[in-house]
Amino acid sequence: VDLSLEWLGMRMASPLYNASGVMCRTREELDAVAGSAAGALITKSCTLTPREGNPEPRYHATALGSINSMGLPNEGYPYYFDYAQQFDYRKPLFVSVSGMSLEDNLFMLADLRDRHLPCLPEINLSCPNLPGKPQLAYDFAATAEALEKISQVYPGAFGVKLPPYFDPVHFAQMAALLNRFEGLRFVTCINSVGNGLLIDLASETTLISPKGGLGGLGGDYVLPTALANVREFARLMPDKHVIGCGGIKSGAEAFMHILCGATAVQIGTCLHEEGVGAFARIQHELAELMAQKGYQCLADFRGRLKTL
Ligand SMILES: O=C(O)c1[nH]c(=O)[nH]c(=O)c1Cl
Repeated sequence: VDLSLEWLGMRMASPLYNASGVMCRTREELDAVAGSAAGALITKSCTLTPREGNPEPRYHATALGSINSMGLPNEGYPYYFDYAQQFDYRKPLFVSVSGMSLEDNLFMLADLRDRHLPCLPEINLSCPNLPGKPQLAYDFAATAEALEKISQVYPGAFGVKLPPYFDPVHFAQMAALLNRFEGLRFVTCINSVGNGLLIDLASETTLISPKGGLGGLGGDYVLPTALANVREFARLMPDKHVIGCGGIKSGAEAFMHILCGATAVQIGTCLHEEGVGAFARIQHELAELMAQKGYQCLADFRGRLKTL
């Protein structure tokens, strides 16, 4: 069974890598992912200046997944761009960029452009955890304006991290918008399902502190929504790649994301809870499943979901 893939001029030995935000804030964490069975790695979304993030507790895992309101804690963009400068590129590296404003995003992307590095930017349009700031990608006009300006500043291939959508009209509107940008070569679906609320029954208290306990959901909670977003955007944007993210904890969910059309898949909650050993385990399970089904490679089943 062959798990390798090639896309946008990059080769990956495995379709699995980390979701931005998990196991990628420090160079030690990034090196751990780079040294694991992961096929690629991506950095924590970065801002112009370092950020502490939201008050703790700001992450909590349950049997069904996770809730987080980290608040974009990161070391500031030079830290990650310097990591990308010294990286050996034995596997692809992506840098996640999440400026607090369009100007910040343009400033960081111009810096990245001028470094002429092999890494690709994944522009985060969907952080749900900045008090008072809505997720940009739920404002279609603002997203169009941002992508116009980004395309003028950044000539290379880039991708965007999208929030989940829940209505076919929105899938169609967003795909039509994104299809206008040739430099936009991939979308990562989905970011956490924003502003959920989890409660500790015994203490009658929220599990996390920020925003009265509201946070982005990951894990089993979001698998159906993630699969729907991957399948819809893969169908509506046939010339772009869709990276699947959301609810992957075994070979089965990785297989489902690829069946929906994902080129590659990112692991968030499961990686946070299990550690980098999750990559080898999930990869083995995916290979087993493919072998059982008689598939030799990912292209044998990618995007081949059947409907009734
Ligand atoms: O709170 C966060 O740092 C965070 N948390 C998420 O679940 N998605 C994001 O894009 C970000 Cl930026």
